[in-house]
Amino acid sequence: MMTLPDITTEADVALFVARFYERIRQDPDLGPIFNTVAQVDWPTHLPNIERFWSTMLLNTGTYTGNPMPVHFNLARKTPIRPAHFDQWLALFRQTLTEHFAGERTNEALLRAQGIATVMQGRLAGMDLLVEN
Ligand code: HEM
Repeated sequence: MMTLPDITTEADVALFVARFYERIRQDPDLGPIFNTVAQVDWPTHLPNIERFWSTMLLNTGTYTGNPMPVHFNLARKTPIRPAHFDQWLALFRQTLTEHFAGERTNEALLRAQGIATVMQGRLAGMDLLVEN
């Protein structure tokens, strides 16, 4: 049986971020939110997300933004549903567990889950989370 490595370097983060957003942009429901609604500039977005996850998992302190208002603004432009979060998390889990396993990999999954829960709670509190 092959043992997968844990996430240990910024190169590992860059790898899962690249693979994750390849899936996101091809997803029939999430892809258009990124490409059409937000018109994400991928060459800018990917390094920013790498800094976010490096800061979460490797304590690099390179991410200084705040993802919450970004998603509140997004939800004012297009309906965001719990199902979008479920799909986001499913793709995140698939990507991570395909390449990595271990303590930090589990931490990444827990952090993503936790942030998604907080984000949905705050969107719901502002009446910005549309029912499935
Ligand atoms: C329904 C689920 C989600 C959708 C549709 C979504 C969509 C987006 C989009 C479109 C952007 C880019 C906005 C822009 O550049 O104009 C963005 C940024 C970002 N997202 Fe999400 N997102 C989701 C969930 C999450 C979750 C669960 C996390 C964290 C675990 C997350 C972390 C981030 C971060 C860190 C940024 C960059 C914020 C910044 O510094 O500008 N997203 N998201």
